[in-house]
Amino acid sequence: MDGNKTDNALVVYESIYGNTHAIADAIAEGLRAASVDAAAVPAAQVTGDSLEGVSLVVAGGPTHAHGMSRPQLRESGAKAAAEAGVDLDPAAEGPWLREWFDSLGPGRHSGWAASFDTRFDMPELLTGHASKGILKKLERLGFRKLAEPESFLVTRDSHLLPGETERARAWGTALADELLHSEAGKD
Ligand SMILES: Cc1cc2nc3c(=O)[nH]c(=O)nc-3n(C[C@H](O)[C@H](O)[C@H](O)COP(=O)(O)O)c2cc1C
Repeated sequence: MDGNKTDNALVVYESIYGNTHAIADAIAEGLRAASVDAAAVPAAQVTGDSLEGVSLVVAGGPTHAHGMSRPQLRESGAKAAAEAGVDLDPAAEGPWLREWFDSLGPGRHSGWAASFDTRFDMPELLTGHASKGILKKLERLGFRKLAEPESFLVTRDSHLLPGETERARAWGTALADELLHSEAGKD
């Protein structure tokens, strides 16, 4: 189903190793496939003003210590990557989602929201998830929940499982469909 021509979406992400970045790109692709004008942008590049008039904000980050990343955990993640000779994602420079949310101030926005994370492929009880905390932050800014938080899974050595980018693309398209129905239901 095609999205409304006026619908637009921003997929905001943070990423150290690149997994969340790849998922964010795939979600934006899925949204565009359903005619929603969508881009994936690191949190560091998104100002509060650029969220004005956006129909849907999708925000996502890696799960760190069972929840949203914190500066100390990022630093240890970046250090481990450097020691392993792994290139950092360009978004790893920050500022990251937690600081980004704090910089926006509460209750200013009125569009729809969805959230996602990447996490280990293990029972959720053991891994935790960042996406639920991210959605709460979006709701505190005034956004309304469009869909349940979603997780995309990585191996223990932090590679996306086969098929996860395709699943992210399909999730993006499903969000576009949901957006169309929700916008129609508003009138
Ligand atoms: C410091 C640190 C803590 C982590 N803690 C968790 C965790 O509690 N649960 C989990 O499922 N994954 C955890 N992970 C794995 C990351 O969520 C996973 O590798 C993610 O895909 C990384 O995303 P990125 O490539 O966008 O940085 C942790 C990774 C790091 C570096």
